[in-house]
Amino acid sequence: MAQSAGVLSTSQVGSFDNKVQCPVCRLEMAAGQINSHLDSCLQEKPVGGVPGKKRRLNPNEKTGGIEVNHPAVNPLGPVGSTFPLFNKSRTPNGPSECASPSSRKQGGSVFCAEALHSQGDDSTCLPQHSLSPDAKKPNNLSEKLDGKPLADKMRPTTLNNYMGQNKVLGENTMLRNLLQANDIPSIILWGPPGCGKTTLAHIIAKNAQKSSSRFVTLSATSASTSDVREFIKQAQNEQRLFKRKTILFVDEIHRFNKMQQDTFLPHVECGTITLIGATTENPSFQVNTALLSRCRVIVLEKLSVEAMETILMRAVDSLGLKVLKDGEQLVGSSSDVSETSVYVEEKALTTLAHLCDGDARTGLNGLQLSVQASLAAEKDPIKQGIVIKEEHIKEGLQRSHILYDRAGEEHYNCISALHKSMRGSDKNASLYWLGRMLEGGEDPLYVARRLVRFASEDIGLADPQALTQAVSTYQACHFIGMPECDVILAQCVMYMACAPKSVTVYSAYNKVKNCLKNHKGPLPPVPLHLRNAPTKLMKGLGYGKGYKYNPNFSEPVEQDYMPEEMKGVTFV
Ligand SMILES: Nc1ncnc2c1ncn2[C@@H]1O[C@H](COP(=O)(O)OP(=O)(O)OP(=O)(O)O)[C@@H](O)[C@H]1O
Repeated sequence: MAQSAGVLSTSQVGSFDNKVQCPVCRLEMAAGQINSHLDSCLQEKPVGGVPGKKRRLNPNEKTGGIEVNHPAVNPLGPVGSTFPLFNKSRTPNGPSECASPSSRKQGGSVFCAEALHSQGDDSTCLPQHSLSPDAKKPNNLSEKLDGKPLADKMRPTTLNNYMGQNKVLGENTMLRNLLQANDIPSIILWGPPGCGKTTLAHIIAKNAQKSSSRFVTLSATSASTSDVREFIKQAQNEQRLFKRKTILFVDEIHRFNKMQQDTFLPHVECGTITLIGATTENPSFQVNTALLSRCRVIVLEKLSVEAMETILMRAVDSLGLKVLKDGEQLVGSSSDVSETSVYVEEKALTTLAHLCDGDARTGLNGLQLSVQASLAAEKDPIKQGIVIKEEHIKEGLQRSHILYDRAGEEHYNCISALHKSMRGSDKNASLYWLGRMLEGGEDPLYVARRLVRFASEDIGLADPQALTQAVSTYQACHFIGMPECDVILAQCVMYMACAPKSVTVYSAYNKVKNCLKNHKGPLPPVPLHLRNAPTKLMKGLGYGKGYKYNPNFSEPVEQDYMPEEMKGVTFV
């Protein structure tokens, strides 16, 4: 008898004595009954409304919870998208949200069941005014700029358009080879915002479709522990029933608490799920050591100016803008300038590539904003054409282009650079790092506290005045606040950089700490002669007996101050 779409082979369901769970209604039953049950179950629960009509799930939606990408080769055809996990309804939120009966909200997380469409490159996330050749072509620039942010529209879905990151993705690198072989291990992608972590995960998702793996995304900001458990159950079912691997992408994995991270452990270990985590935070502090040891950490860097220029040029081409080379002038009149003649100065693009500090999202969205602002400002674009200049770009990126994460990695990197520059007596570098922190929005009192520490740790007795300077700086910053206190901090930083250095006290005290830490057995008692004897009883017990009060002696006093067993030990 021919098998129907929903039928599993005996080898798929295992022995007839085993209990299996129906992937559609979740009823437990003997393995021998699953095939006939599936047939009827499928008929009772048709998939997501209109048969054969695939609705797009926007892979960039960060609405939280779980998103599922079912490969086209789902052995159960549409069954995959009717898993109970995915088939409760939620209120439609608009055209780009998962709003069909096959999506649901649970415990603050949104579960979407629709398959990701599998179109050609760069079309994955272009639901409305797509720049994709397949989609309905928007006919003018404002339409192209409408809808989703340009950065999302431009998200590459193949490695060919994935720029930079050559250290980890260049020719013959381990990751590229694994990607090409479709053999992805569990990885943590660590890098600054907008460097391409999510994009890389989407490229892996696309590859997963080819190998019929299931790709699921989970947002660490909104998924609860029970969501994670439910997800794992699904992954186990997929593995058990269909021998299908699940690749799980967890954005901002550092936001998962320890318990949630622990929940993944055994399943990553045994291969039920391949985990791809993305984080902007140093995983050594933010990801469980146990989980970390089961994943490879891939460090992505800020995109280089060259990579940014290529990314911007690709966007310029997609939008149909024309580039005005340096020195080139737009000599236009109504006759040679058409409706679509929007020009962007090459210099403006270069400036943008520099200003966005390796963050492609900032770069692309900055370009979008500048174009939109120029279009809106131009009263008669048909007549004159529009030129996007450097100043438009700068205006578009109005906020401080210094991307500084006060709570995260960059905060520690910069303070460390400042401390080391002062230690190395490099005035210029010290001021530079101070500027990076303050202009990026760092709390001046935090910097001042670090200067107090520096005054003692690195200058110490070589110039005891440094400590006074640092404490005064702290107080002055406290009185005055930003922005006026910047110069106070700069003055103190210069003082510290120029001061003579000595770590005698610092290293001596470290030796004391080590000595105490490594001491075996009970700590030696304080010698009786060094003890105070405020009461008769204590005096009677010998407290203070034999103590030589130094001011009473004109000659040097011979007296032991260390405990008996520590005699002769020195730290300085
Ligand atoms: N390496 C790259 N090549 C081409 N485009 C890129 C690259 N990296 C990022 N982009 C573009 O920048 C946008 C944002 O990138 P992405 O979402 O991958 O950043 P991210 O590292 O995940 O950032 P975040 O940590 O803020 O989530 C993408 O939609 C894409 O258009």
